[in-house]
Amino acid sequence: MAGAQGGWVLTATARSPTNIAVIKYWGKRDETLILPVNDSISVTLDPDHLSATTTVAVSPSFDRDRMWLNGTEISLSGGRFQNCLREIRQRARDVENKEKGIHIRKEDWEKLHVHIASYNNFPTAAGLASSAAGFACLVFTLAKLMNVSEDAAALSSIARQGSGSACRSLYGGFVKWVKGEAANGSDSIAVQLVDESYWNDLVVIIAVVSSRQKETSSTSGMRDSVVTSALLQHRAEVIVPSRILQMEEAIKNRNFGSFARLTCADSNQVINTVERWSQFEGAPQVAYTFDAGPNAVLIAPNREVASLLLQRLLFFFPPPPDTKLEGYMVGDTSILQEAGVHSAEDVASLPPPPETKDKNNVQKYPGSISYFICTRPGKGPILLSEDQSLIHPVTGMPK
Ligand SMILES: Nc1ncnc2c1ncn2[C@@H]1O[C@H](COP(=O)(O)OP(=O)(O)OP(=O)(O)O)[C@@H](O)[C@H]1O
Ligand SMILES: C[C@@](O)(CCOP(=O)(O)OP(=O)(O)O)CC(=O)O
Repeated sequence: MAGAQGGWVLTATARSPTNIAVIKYWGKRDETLILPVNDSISVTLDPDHLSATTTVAVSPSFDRDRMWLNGTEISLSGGRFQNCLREIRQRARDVENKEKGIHIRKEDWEKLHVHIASYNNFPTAAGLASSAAGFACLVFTLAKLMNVSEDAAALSSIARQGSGSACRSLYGGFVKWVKGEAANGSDSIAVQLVDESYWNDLVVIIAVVSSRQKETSSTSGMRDSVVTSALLQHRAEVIVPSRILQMEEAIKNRNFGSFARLTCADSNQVINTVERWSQFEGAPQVAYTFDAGPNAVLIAPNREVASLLLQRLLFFFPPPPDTKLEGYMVGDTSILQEAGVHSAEDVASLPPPPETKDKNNVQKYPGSISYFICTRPGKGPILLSEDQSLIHPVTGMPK
């Protein structure tokens, strides 16, 4: 391997989105390869609001693989990280950087170590799919650094081995994870249904109930339900296949009524605010869904309806007394202006929504939501420039 006396550092940096499932992945048929019992469909969220950014650096001076997540060193010894690293290394090819005088041969990659630095621009392990963005980004960035030629579908099946839902974050827009049949998982991959521009009126509002780390991980929750639930098998074999077909139709036709009914039916909790409003109007107004955590994800068909939703959410779930509106809504905050809400005083003077039965006796829940994130469907992973690297180009350590 030629290089500047072995003292060089080469980096790649990329950003990958999270996704929220509208037909859920719940239950594995293989724990190690992470193979699901059913197909699932998700919408990728705008990486400006929810994403992981990862830099992978390689240098002959590194003596072992190391990783820092949100500034703290974490262990890479777990099977999930090891599987992703091994699969990408096996596909590494020659890399030449003439400017830096670096030439890495295909076979050198087995001996070279990497430093990985990553941060999430949203809470980690709080039910906002950080593992999805994180493993998609890790695999995508490693593949770029090591000049891997595999397409997004092949990379999705490697990201899947880090965290199941991560395979869907290799694409923007609406994405299907095909469960596959092969025992080795080769056909358990993600495919893009439509890109992010196809149904771009949608507005996604996430009510973050708690940004603390959640108590039950998706992995162990899923394991418990596969063991204990006959219903889960029925869901995988009978219910999900027809829902997947109907959901694909709904997305293709941008049929929000059908999309909302299917999304809510596939989630296991009820939001009174949404239910009352939809019943009052006689048609689904917004869709809601939950992952393993308590955070509600609400999908509105357009910005007008999103503004009406926000007025209701802020009416029932106002910020605690003496708190400012800034920080209570993050992401695309322009939606507040569209909802006519400019200050905490505006929130206090919101009228009860028309569907409220007893307008003089409404229960509000100040402080029960930490904050709201307003976002929209977004694009898949992108490569970032060297000046956005999280690793110092000379020391090879996190900046
Ligand atoms: N940026 C990242 N890069 C690599 N790995 C990450 C990253 N962020 C999170 N992870 C991994 O994902 C784990 C958290 O996954 P977990 O499934 O518990 O929570 P979550 O993905 O935030 O929530 P959920 O999957 O239920 O929506 C972390 O412990 C870490 O191993
Ligand atoms: C409820 C879900 O979000 C489950 C996500 O589970 P993970 O992908 O986090 O689980 P592992 O594969 O064990 O890492 C539904 C979904 O995203 O489809």
